[in-house]
Formats: sequence, structure tokens, C-alpha cells
Amino acid sequence: MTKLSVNINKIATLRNSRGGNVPDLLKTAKDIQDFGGEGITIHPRPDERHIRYQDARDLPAVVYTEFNIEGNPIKSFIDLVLEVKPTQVTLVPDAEDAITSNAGWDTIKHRDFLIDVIAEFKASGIRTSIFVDPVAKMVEGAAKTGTDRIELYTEAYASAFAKGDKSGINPYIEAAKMASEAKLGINAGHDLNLKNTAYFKQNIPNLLEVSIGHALIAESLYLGLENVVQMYLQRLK
Ligand SMILES: CC(=O)[C@@H](O)[C@H](O)COP(=O)(O)O
Ligand SMILES: NCC(=O)COP(=O)(O)O
Repeated sequence: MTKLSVNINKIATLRNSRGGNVPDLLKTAKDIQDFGGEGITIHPRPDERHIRYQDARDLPAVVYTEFNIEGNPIKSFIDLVLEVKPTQVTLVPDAEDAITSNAGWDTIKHRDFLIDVIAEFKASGIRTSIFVDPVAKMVEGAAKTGTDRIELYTEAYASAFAKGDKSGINPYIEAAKMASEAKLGINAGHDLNLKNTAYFKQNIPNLLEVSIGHALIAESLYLGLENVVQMYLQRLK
């Protein structure tokens, strides 16, 4: 069983673009779960361009499924996660100015740092996951950090799939096998969408969770557009 955790960063992007509270992030999180979503993911970035730290504090009041907070474990992020105590924290090594996450951890270079941070989160009862590329050495390194899970960074798979190249799944199959042997749980995310998610799931049997945001929100716009245009036309008759 693979859980769908919906990343709501883009709802916050839209809200912040106008000030005010439209769309309402908390209501959206509640509705997503009422519609069957099995988790809510947020990725507060240091510049708070979409999710604000206050959103992370407010969301537990409405999140009744799994709450996953992703981010680079700088001090303010660590303090926030320890205060909010989500179900899971996913550590992502992104630079402050990155447009989006663009690489997994070097789990060899940063092993000691990861060991310390992961121990701190686990001592607070928070499940840990670390974002990694599907590279054998990085999965091996992850297993030595004490993390509960890894999140496989799926951008390379998604980009190959979009070009019709299904062999992009192969490194993920190998990485997932290694992770399972090392008793690591497997999550995945980044650029998954309605076209490429089923094939990924079919090939990664132990996939515990996917977090999907950018495409899911864009697809929701496309799939809802006809209905809403028609509703406006009704009001203008
Ligand atoms: C960790 C990851 O894969 C990202 O996809 C991220 O959570 C999305 O962040 P943005 O919404 O800021 O692009
Ligand atoms: N961890 C990945 C995530 O939360 C969403 O990534 P994306 O679907 O916005 O690319």
C-alpha cells in the first residue's frame, strides 16, 4: 500500500500572490484529506515564498492523516519541526536560492551531521526520511545515518519518462532493492504526475509513500477549469 501525501506548497504560492487568505490553505488541507488524501506535505523554505513557518504551526489543527514537513535542516527549520512534531520530517539539502529541490544528500560527506540531526528528531518521536538520488553509495550512506526512510528523488525518472524513455526506472529499482535490504522504508517524490506515477509504483513494490504537489495542483486546475468556466457562464445569463 502506497500512501499519497499531497504537497500543498503551490496552494500557498497562490495565496501569497495576492495577500489575504484565498485559497485557504487550512481548508484545502482538510478537503484533500476528506477527498482521500492520506497525508499532507509542506516544504517551508527560508524565504517563506510559499509555506510560512506559521502555516506549519497552524496545520496540525486540521491534519488528521500523516503530516510530513520537508526542508533543509538549518537551525530555524530544526526548531520548527521539534515544536510542531509532525509525523515525519524529510531532510532535503536544498540551497536557499534554489527554485525547487534539485539534488539528494551526499550521505557520505554529510554523514556525521545527518546522524546528529536524525537522532534529535527521532528522540522527539518524529519519523525521519532523507532525500537521496537513486545511487548505490548514497543509499548505503543513508542506511548508516539511522534514518527510518529515504525519499527517492524522482526528477530524473520523470524527465526520462516524459521523453518516452522507461529505462529511467532502472536505477530506482536497484536503489529500492538496496534500501529494502538495509531495512530502510522507501518514499519517493518530485515531478511525479498522473502519467508517470503508476509505472513508478508498479516497479517499486515496497513504496510506502509518494509526495506529489506541483503536477497535482496543475492537474487539478486543468481538470476543474471546464466546470468553473461553465459555472461563471451560468451566473452571467
Ligand atoms: C523535496 C522535493 O522534492 C520538492 O519537490 C519540494 O518539496 C517541492 O518544493 P517546491 O514546491 O518549493 O518546488
Ligand atoms: N517530496 C516531493 C514533494 O513533496 C512534491 O514534489 P513536486 O510534486 O512538487 O515536484
